[in-house]
Amino acid sequence: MMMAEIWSLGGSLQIATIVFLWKILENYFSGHLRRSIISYGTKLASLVSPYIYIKFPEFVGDSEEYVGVKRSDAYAAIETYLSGKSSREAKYLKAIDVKDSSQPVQLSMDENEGVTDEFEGIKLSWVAKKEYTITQQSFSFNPQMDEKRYYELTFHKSHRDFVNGTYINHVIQKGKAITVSNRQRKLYTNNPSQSWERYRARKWSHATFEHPKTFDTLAMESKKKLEIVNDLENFSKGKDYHKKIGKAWKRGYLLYGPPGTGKSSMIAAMANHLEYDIYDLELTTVKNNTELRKLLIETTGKSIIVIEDIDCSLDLTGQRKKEKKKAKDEEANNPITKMTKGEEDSDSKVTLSGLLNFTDGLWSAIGGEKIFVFTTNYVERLDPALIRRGRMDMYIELSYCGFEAFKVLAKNYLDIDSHPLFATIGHLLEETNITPAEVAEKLMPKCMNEDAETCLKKLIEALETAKDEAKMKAEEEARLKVETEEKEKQEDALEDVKVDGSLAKVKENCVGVVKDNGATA
Ligand SMILES: Nc1ncnc2c1ncn2[C@@H]1O[C@H](COP(=O)(O)OP(=O)(O)OP(=O)(O)O)[C@@H](O)[C@H]1O
Ligand SMILES: [Mg+2]
Repeated sequence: MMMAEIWSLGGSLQIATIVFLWKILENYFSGHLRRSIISYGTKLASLVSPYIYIKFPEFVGDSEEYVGVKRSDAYAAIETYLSGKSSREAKYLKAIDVKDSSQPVQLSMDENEGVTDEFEGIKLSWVAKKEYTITQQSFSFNPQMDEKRYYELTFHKSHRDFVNGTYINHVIQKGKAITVSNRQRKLYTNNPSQSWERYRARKWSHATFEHPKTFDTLAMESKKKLEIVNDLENFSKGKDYHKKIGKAWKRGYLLYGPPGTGKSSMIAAMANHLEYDIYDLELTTVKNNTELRKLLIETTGKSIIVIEDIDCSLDLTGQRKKEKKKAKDEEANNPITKMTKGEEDSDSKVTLSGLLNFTDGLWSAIGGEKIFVFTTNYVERLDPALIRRGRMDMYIELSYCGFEAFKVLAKNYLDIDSHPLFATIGHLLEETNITPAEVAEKLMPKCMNEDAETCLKKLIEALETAKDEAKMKAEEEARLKVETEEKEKQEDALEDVKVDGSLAKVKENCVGVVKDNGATA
């Protein structure tokens, strides 16, 4: 019994020793020796093979810009570029979630699948691969295997320069462009600076930008619309042009006109046309010029930076400055306000020059192409420095609804291109100032049984009312004008009488003096 136990223990020890030695050999072979064999094998193969292989790893290591590992931009762009081909050619595919994309998933080829690409007559092959490395360096019975994915590009060595110089650039640019066109666009708004310091609080908050307005549904003169669309397109394609002339790749538009004429709608149409994000900058929450610059630094390229109602946002206009100065002077002379003065200056410190630096200075050129849009209802109130030529590249007036604009709205809301009532509406629009917003409101059917004709009649009614009101207003203004002129005339006459009376008195006195003098004499 005793012998049997010793024998059995010896047997177990022998087995353990064999397993131990086997593991050492396995580690050794899977590590150094295997790597050496592969390395020499590859070198040998490259001597005879006419092909070149380039590896694009999924993750890249530490660099000055970031700590840890980061998913390679090139890998992501290649994945997107190959996605279309993969879904057509590969048999084994994987569906991956893409952040901020309008597509629910992106299909890409699974490991060891390959596709061929042809560019400018040259054939190239792409294979999705995965390699395993042992991350645990010390000896272990359970070495940790690390998976590393990469794309391998294979091509004939005669195309080396072409691939390095042109093809890879093409793939990455195209991949990025597809990502941009698939991405969900964002509408940003700036957070008040008090919350910037909070954990993970960002300077800008965003929501998905989903405004449906396009230039097709924007009611305005077609010639003007075309001019704006062409200007936007030339700008978005103008990278090389701006570089050539040494101008920052940015453009400024000032949209002005009465409320409800489509200024905000135009900004949405611009963003949709160019597929840009929107940064809606609320200037009143920005404390000073430094904060303004920080906000600008955090904006990305392909974006429209909007400041709405610029005349109200800040004390930027000459006129308002004067008004404020007058108010301040009055305040300074008031003994009660004099006492509280100096407690707290609630004025915003964002100045006109700060804003001009924001749109014009060195900082405005960072991060790619940008469009600045200012809107105002009162263009005449703005400081000339803000609207001088060159600062704003285009001045766009959004005005009252004309016949052409009405036709766009009728198409949008009622789906009609013509109607016998159009002629009456055309005449009335010439005689009345009505905004596109008011027209749109009348054309929107309020219930199911309201047809196009009912809506057009409602509009005619509104136009006639507006015309009558305008007539009455004009008559009232004319009456007031006449009254004021009459009053002024009467006052002048009274003044003349007074002056004449005084003169007569003076004359009388003078005659008296002469008479007296004469008498004395
Ligand atoms: N030119 C237009 N074309 C199409 N729709 C318009 C136009 N102008 C106004 N509208 C409609 O009227 C509404 C108000 O328009 P919008 O907000 O663009 O005017 P706004 O000029 O920005 O006004 P505000 O000066 O008050 O900001 C929108 O719902 C829009 O659909
Ligand atoms: Mg608006």
